[in-house]
Parts: sequence; C-alpha cells; structure tokens
Amino acid sequence: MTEPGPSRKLTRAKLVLLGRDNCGKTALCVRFITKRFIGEYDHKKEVTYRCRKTVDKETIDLEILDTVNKECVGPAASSLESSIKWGDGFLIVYSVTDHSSFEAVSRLKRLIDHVKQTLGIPTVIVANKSDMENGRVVRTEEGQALAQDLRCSFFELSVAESLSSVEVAFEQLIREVRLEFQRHLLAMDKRSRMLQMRHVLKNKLTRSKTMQW
Ligand SMILES: Nc1nc2c(ncn2[C@@H]2O[C@H](COP(=O)(O)OP(=O)(O)OP(=O)(O)O)[C@@H](O)[C@H]2O)c(=O)[nH]1
Repeated sequence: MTEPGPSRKLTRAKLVLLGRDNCGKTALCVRFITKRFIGEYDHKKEVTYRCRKTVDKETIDLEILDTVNKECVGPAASSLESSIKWGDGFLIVYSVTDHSSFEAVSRLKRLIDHVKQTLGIPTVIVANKSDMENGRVVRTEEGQALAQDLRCSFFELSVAESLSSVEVAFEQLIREVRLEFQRHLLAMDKRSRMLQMRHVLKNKLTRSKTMQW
C-alpha cells in the first residue's frame, strides 16, 4: 500500500485473485481491465496486470495478481503466502458449478487472516458463473451465509454476461482498501502524537529533576 504522503490519498494498491482452478479468476481480471470476456486462456503462470481506474472520482493505479490455484498446505503454500503478504486486498473467487471451489473459500480466508496477522483485511468473495444455472451446485444463500460468517462482501455474478457486476465487485474492494488505508493513517497519527507527548513529558521530567539537584 502507498505510504502516507502529503496528499493522504491512496494512489496505488495491490489486489490478489485467489481461488481454485477454472473458477474464472483470469476471466474476471481481464474483464475488469479490458471490459471484454475472453473465453479461453492458455497461460498457467501467475500474471500481474497493471491498470489505472477511477473509483468515486479518485484515480488509483492497480497491480492485480492473478494467481494459479495453489493449495493452502504443502510445498505450494509458501508461494501462496508470499502472494498474500504482497497484497492489500483480495478477491476470493469460486464457481457456483464447482463445490470444491466453494469449499476452498474458507481455507483461503483463514490463510489471509493468518498471514496478515489481523482480521478485517479487505476481502471480497465472488461467486462466478451464475449464467450456468443448469450446472449450479452452490446456492446463492450458501454463498451469502459464508460471506457473512467470514465478514466479507459478497457478489454473485457472471463474468461472461455482466461487465457492470464485475466492476461493482472490484470497486467495492477498492473502497475497502481505501478505508483500511485511512485507518492505518489514523493509527499512525495517534502513535506519532503519543510519541511526541512522551518526548515532551520526558523532557519536562528531566528538567525538573535537574532543577531539584
Ligand atoms: N459460462 C461461464 N464460463 C466462464 C465464466 N467465467 C469464466 N468462464 C470459463 O471458465 C473457464 C475457466 O476460466 P479462467 O478464467 O481460465 O479460470 P481460472 O480460475 O483463471 O483458472 P486457472 O487459470 O486454472 O486458475 C474458461 O473456460 C472460461 O471461459 C462465466 O461467467 N460463465
């Protein structure tokens, strides 16, 4: 996240897409950046996309890391952890047609909390492929309930069919990242005021001791 500068506005943020393979992470990311739905991708590597977006009339430079599916345990876990350390905000994606991708959501959220060592890290859960009603195995209410349990925002959408829903999900995450940045600034201000106060008090005490002797 951008360090507090004179403007005290967040100008850059790093977002990370997490989720099981084939749930639509790349499609989601590419749709947000290019506005187009591209059906097939041949890469199986992590890719970082860069783009500039305006949300609530403020421009922000984004780096978006599209991860390949990694398990939360085993040898791939450390690479997953470093992706999580890197990020300021997270989109956990699952497909409503794949129950195992839904089950992975809680594990990924727990890992985020563990790696970041704090709760309340900006995280949005995206239930993708809502256009595939025939193949649906995860109900909307199950997704909503899980998101409520995990205290995350929730969006069910179809990357294929709705650009505006994709934009709404990303914009929500950007707003949450901004809010977190403001909280961080406030905490730093408070800390620096306390340090200043401590310094003044220490000086006063030293002076009064010197006068006594
Ligand atoms: N019907 C439908 N298909 C989708 C949607 N989003 C993605 N897909 C398809 O789902 C498949 C997987 O999409 P990807 O974006 O490659 O998924 P991924 O999560 O990045 O997959 P990995 O690269 O394996 O991690 C592709 O065939 C997409 O065309 C959607 O909203 N509806």
